[in-house]
Amino acid sequence: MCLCTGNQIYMSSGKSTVSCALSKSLYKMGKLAYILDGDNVRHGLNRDLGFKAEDRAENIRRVGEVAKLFADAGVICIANVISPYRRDRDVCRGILPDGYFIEVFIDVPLEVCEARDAKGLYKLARAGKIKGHCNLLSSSLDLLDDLFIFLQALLVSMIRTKYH
Ligand SMILES: Nc1ncnc2c1ncn2[C@@H]1O[C@H](COP(=O)(O)OS(=O)(=O)O)[C@@H](OP(=O)(O)O)[C@H]1O
Ligand SMILES: Nc1ncnc2c1ncn2[C@@H]1O[C@H](COP(=O)(O)OP(=O)(O)O)[C@@H](O)[C@H]1O
Repeated sequence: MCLCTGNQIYMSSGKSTVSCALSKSLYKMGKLAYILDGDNVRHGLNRDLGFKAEDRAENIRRVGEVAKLFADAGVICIANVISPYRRDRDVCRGILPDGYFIEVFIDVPLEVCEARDAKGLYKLARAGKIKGHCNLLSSSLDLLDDLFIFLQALLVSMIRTKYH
């Protein structure tokens, strides 16, 4: 399982871009993979959850449990979720066998993500029209010191160019 996350800034950081590129690479290597996308999961399995900390925790716990089912079936699960809190990521790490949980941190500055604002969520957050926008809750974010993979913005751009 691979869990894509962001810096202090999460939306539009390039998680989907990286997830798709990884999935294509794995396919070429003959590996079965499935992207468990936060947005999609929140339309079905997790549609009862919002964006306050407890809901994000439950969202990530369920994603981890589903990823474990994929792993049991021999499928690599690319969990494309924000997952801003370390304790939630640690729950997933604990659910999976040792070495199965690979965390990916995408290091992109706020200005860059906000300029992209693919879904217009930054604009809404700045206008106070959505609550719990994690980018504006940076004081409660957990820094990552147990990372497996750290992706610099430049590398994400290269990946995007290659796989677009
Ligand atoms: N506060 C708030 N209000 C409205 N919408 C929001 C909010 N936070 C996140 N999003 C959108 O939800 C997408 C999925 O979020 P996640 O499930 O990955 O978040 S989390 O891991 O539970 O923190 C997430 O997807 P991406 O844009 O792909 O990152 C956002 O589009
Ligand atoms: N390195 C990059 N350079 C330029 N644009 C990018 C880069 N990474 C992502 N994008 C663009 O930014 C937008 C959001 O990217 P996406 O991968 O959907 O982010 P996330 O899944 O984290 O919300 C998309 O339009 C995508 O094409």
